[in-house]
Amino acid sequence: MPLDLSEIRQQITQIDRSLLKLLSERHRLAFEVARSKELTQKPLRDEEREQQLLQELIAFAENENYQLEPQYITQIFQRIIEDSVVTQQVYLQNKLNRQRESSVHIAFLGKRGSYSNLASRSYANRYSKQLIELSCSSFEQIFEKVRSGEADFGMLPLENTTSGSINEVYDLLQHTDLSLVGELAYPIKHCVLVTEQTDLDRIDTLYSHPQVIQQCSQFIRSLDRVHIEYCESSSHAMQLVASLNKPNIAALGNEDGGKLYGLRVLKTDIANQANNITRFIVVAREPLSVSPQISTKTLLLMTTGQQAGSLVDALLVFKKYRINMTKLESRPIYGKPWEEMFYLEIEANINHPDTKRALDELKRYSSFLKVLGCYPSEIVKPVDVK
Ligand SMILES: C=C(O[C@@H]1C=C(C(=O)O)C=C[C@H]1O)C(=O)O
Repeated sequence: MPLDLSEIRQQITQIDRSLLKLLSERHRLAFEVARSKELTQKPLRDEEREQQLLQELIAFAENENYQLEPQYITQIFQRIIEDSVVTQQVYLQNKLNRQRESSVHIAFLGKRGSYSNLASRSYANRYSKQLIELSCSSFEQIFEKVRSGEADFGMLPLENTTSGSINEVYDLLQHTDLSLVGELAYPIKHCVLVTEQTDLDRIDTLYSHPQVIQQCSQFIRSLDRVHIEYCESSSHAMQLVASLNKPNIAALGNEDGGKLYGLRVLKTDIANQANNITRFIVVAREPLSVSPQISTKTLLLMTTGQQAGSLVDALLVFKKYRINMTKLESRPIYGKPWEEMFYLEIEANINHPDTKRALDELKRYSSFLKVLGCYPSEIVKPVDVK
């Protein structure tokens, strides 16, 4: 006789609680590790140790005949290590840039539940600050709120894995005196959100933003006779669906955003493409000091001479100093037809002597050079198991 389902579930709940307790103990140890590295000044990330750890865990599970796939072990521990790395980074950064306030004002695009709002929540949470939300209707307004001091930070989407760069934000960065102080990757996961007990067959009207509708076109086509209502944003759609409260209507949007409006999920993962991620940048009035122990990125703005090979000459400087470039983007310059402004993101700390030397040399090949900001690289690239 198999065990009764509720008994099995009780056992599972007990195991899950034990797992949580162990995860919390490991999380606490990350602070100890950070304090130790603070004294020894060791780099925070140790990819060799991470690789060894994953290899040993896979071998251990195999020896003990745990029946767990190596890929499963790798995925779970990559996520655990990511938490440990980010926890240590935040610890070191908080020590370096002491801020007494327990809350932060963040300006973002859209209303409650927009992806920019959810990213702002995640950023405040990461630094254990209470979030005071400043909802904005344009990117310009976000820049303005930070410049005037009304907001401590502005949250801006810079690129998306499906739709690419957000040009409007790049163009606004050309003229700002604000500094980039952070980055954040937020997964875009669209769901069908409803107010009451209903099922997919009863839904005849979908509310959302045109971009979301487009990103979920394959799923929508699979539904019979469904009417689309376009909204200003997916948060407007969620708010509307919540207030209309009918079994035949649904909003397409994010699960966490939906919760803020009391909506529940009827179906998840409805986007045409999985792995849809938006990278946000965080801007502030003052530049940030970044600990030399953590992985750091710097965003530069540059124009080169108009002669052949001038961009190549400039980029060779990074090769010479072994500085990795993570992004190169070009945008037209307003009022100067056919001239280009280059955005270069490099893996470097502006206070490192090599970076200073590289930037000095770069000046020789550029007609204009500006550091937009230096910030902790908070997107932790997982190591692979060899
Ligand atoms: C915890 C440490 O810091 C980082 C996180 C690791 C982990 O969570 O296992 C391993 C190596 C480091 O990249 C450590 O150095 O041991």
